[in-house]
Amino acid sequence: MSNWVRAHTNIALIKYWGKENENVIIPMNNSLSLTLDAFYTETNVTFNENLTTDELYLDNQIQDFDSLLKVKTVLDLVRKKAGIKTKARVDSFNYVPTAAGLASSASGLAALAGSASLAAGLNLSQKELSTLARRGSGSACRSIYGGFAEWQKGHSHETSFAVPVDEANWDIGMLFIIVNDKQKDVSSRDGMSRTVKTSPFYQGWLDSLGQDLSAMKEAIAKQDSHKVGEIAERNALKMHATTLGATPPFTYWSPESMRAMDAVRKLRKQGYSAHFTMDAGPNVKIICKQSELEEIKAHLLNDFTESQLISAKPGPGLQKIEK
Ligand SMILES: O=C(O)C[C@@](O)(CF)CCOP(=O)(O)OP(=O)(O)O
Repeated sequence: MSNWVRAHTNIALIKYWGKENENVIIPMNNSLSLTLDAFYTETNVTFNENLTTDELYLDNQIQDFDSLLKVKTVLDLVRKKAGIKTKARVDSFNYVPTAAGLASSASGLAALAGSASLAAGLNLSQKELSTLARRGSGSACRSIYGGFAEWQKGHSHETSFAVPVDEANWDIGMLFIIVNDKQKDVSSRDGMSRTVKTSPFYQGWLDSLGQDLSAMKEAIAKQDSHKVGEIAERNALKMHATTLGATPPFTYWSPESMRAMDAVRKLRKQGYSAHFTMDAGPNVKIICKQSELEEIKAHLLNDFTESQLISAKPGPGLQKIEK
């Protein structure tokens, strides 16, 4: 029985950066993202009476216990809903350029939620799938939907899930500048926890989010990709500022990240609608018009290699596939 599903990566334009409840992953604030076509995960789950423990194969390589923790959280919730105790085998393939160093937990955990619930014979709604994926990794709850999605924070497991905002069938795209850095980043989970607990800038970040979110939804409704980018860049800079005030302080920015951010500012001076966002890593993601993407890429080839530049368009939500 094949339960193959595909889920795509999403990039937050209004960031999730801090949990109100770490146990069931309730965020401090609503966030909003764009699901992309370029990066996705395909996953198949089978429950098997002969297994004594859950197994995760990632790109055909069996994974160790630690990488299984988020997977087990989702599988345990599915088993509880289905009233079964059977262990499962999870086969997952990440279609994310290996050099990218891009976090695939969002697409991975969303695909897991979809396939595991199918394999257990559950017929979950998109809202229930989003709630389930959230327990694997917060941002995964937004990958259930294509285009723009908003994660409504809620106040409990059942009330914290994403909703679709707009299908993004208009002139917006993203261009990734992949900055290959050796430094070990602080994981998003650890980074946001440390920031919430110790950064004096955290409250200022939180206080500014309501305005960012309503301005972002207005810009999306007007299909104004320049405004979307402007708000997203300001929001990302504020998020990253909080890490500098943490104890101990940290930053995801590398010298190469700064060079990429400068290149984006230069593009704006040349008249392009280009803004950037960044997550828990050194890569820089440009938000631009799809119609200007190739021209922007050509300009960036003066400063970066072809393999460092990956273009992406808005992508679909969770899909069942034949494999
Ligand atoms: O995606 C965003 O809104 C912003 C971030 O990417 C910025 F880094 C955080 C994603 O955090 P995630 O990996 O979902 O954390 P988990 O719930 O602890 O697993």
